[in-house]
Amino acid sequence: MAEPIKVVVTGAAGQIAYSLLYQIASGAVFGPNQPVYLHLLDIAPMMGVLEGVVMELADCALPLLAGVLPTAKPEEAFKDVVAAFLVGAMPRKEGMERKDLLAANVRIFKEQGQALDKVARKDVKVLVVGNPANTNALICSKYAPSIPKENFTAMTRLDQNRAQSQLAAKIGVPVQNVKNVIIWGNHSSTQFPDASNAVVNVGGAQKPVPAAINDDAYLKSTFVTTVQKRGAAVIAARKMSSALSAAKAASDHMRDWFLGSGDRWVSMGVVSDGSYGTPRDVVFSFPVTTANGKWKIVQGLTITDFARQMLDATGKELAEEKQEALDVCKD
Ligand SMILES: NC(=O)c1ccc[n+]([C@@H]2O[C@H](COP(=O)([O-])OP(=O)(O)OC[C@H]3O[C@@H](n4cnc5c(N)ncnc54)[C@H](O)[C@@H]3O)[C@@H](O)[C@H]2O)c1
Ligand SMILES: O=C(O)C[C@H](O)C(=O)O
Repeated sequence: MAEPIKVVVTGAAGQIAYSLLYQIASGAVFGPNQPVYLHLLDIAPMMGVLEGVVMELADCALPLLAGVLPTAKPEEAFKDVVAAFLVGAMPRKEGMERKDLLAANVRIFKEQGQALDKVARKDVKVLVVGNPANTNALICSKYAPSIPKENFTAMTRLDQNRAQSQLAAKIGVPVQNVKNVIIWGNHSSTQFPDASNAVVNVGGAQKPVPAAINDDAYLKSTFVTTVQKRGAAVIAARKMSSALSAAKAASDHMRDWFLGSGDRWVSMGVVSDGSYGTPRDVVFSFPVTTANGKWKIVQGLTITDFARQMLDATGKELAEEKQEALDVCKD
């Protein structure tokens, strides 16, 4: 058996963490032969609740769980971790956009960037889940200048999973038969879920998704808006934001980053290098492939006029969020 790796989850007493911790500790993220030592960070008033979570983790009797450190101190939580799930932040309520959380949440990511910079390994892989996830990831990276920018990512995997699931249901195939759907841009209602390069296995034959669906209007309208608004639909129904599916997506994102995405493209918010005419230095979701712990943007895709408009709109929103976040972080 390998030596345990240290992994931190922030917001560890919250609802996403409640599903995520089991997935990490049971081997679904780092593999069935990799023990994990979990660092659990939450704020001081939540330490009592967190104690209950620690009890439950013990009661799961998980062979891969080598130890647990509950703490309210970021510098203790981030010490020597190889992977950081930054979940802890306020969730939105019905009627809000995710960017309405910016002023409340972005300072958390400034402070955590500073703590990561001081005590984390320089090869730590950081996944920001707390909203607005893309801009929080950017700020976290900015305040951790000693850690490479490519180690900071934001979660759009939930959007990808939603899109894949919608397409599979429309075509009438199992969800794993659909691949290479892309989420471009912000994890917000301006994101562009793009099925134009997706492929589907129907009865053993590979087909382009647009040909299998044969309904361009659906792919440009209902499909796009359903995925863009799915988070709000879950909030309207549950009166709380998505948690089970968010935890699953966080596991998928980190697993693929560590263990590789194989022959599938996955969507990740990464610091933009300007690919596809997107603004540089915002955290923009691109299609990537991952291997040996590194991601690479899929290049050479055709951008139609429709796609150009969608990419520009979400890029513009990210540039605006970035400016707002930098202003908030000044004080
Ligand atoms: N990117 C995505 O796809 C996605 C999906 C779902 C939810 N989210 C976001 O994830 C975040 C968490 O959602 P949740 O439902 O688990 O919320 P929650 O309110 O149930 O839990 C959040 C936890 O974070 C803790 N917290 C607050 N400030 C903290 C800090 N400075 N350090 C450490 N912990 C802190 C809180 O005490 C709480 O326990 C929200 O911002 C939500 O909008 C993102
Ligand atoms: O929609 C939200 O506010 C929560 C999360 O970002 C989601 O996509 O479900």
